[in-house]
Amino acid sequence: MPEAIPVIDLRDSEHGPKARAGFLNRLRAAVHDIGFFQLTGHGVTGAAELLDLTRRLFSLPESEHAALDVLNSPHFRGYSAMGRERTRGIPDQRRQLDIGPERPARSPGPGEPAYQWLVGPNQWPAALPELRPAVLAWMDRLTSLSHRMLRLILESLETPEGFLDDVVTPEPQIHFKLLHYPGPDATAGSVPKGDGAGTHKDYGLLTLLVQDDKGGLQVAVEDGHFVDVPVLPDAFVVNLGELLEVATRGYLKATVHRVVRPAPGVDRYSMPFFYSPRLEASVRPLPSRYVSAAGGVTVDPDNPLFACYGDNVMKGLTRGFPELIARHHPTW
Ligand SMILES: O=C(O)CCC(=O)C(=O)O
Ligand SMILES: [Fe+2]
Repeated sequence: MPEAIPVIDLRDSEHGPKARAGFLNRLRAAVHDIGFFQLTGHGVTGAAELLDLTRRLFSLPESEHAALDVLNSPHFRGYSAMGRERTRGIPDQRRQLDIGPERPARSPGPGEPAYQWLVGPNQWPAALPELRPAVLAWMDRLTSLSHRMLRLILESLETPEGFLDDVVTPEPQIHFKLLHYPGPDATAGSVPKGDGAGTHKDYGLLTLLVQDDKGGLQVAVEDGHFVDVPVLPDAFVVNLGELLEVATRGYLKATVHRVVRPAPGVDRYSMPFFYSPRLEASVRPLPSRYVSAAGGVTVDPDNPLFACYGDNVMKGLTRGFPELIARHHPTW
């Protein structure tokens, strides 16, 4: 039986043609069969330090978090208290800071698509000034690694490796989250129902996740059957977003996943980085024999898949942040 979540070492892509061919075969199998793998040998350092800053961020007094409230940002940037973001209508049992590339605030003009609101400034904690430079440097490093992984995935499908370069040029859409999943309070009378993060697919191209040593991320390998993503120190958990499912007519899978809550008294921290096309870019089917033979994307009436990234992400935002939309975007 193959391991549930394959482990792939990026160094194998550089050790001569034979190792590279084996690497590409393993990569293709991972992204086709399960849509999740763990990436080792990537050479990116700094994850432990950033996780440490994440713990310190969530340990700040509540007043510091309230000053960064996402409800004050029409750009969906900032701090969400427990239950603020929803997945399929159910409040996620986690706290988070949503971050993106630092851009000036701007309101889309008449006729401009509403998804342009996603461009804008971040909200940073005054009491933790080290966070901003560390996060911005991390997002740069992970953008480069994501470019590299995307090209390798295309090569594994025998598609020209630069085929999707135009949708991530001059720059991809980046979204980064710092997450805290507190275990339920065992002394509280009733524990809110719901997962740490409800069952969902990611919207873009690739997600690179650092998780701490607590576990809890689970992937649907067959209908209704979830397996744990084991904790593998120094690895990125990599998974595919819906746009790669669209671009490969379903040959590659944006796999459903969720995060179960930690045990009472346990705190879990994680940091997903989402790499996506420009908001207004649409993906086209890849020229690949694997794609030509594929049957099509997963059809789920509750979750239509759009080829334009901005449209695809909007469906998630409108369901995920109803209070923010009521406050800043009542006409959506
Ligand atoms: O925290 C995790 O392990 C995964 C989070 C996730 O799936 C998401 O935010 O899309
Ligand atoms: Fe996710």
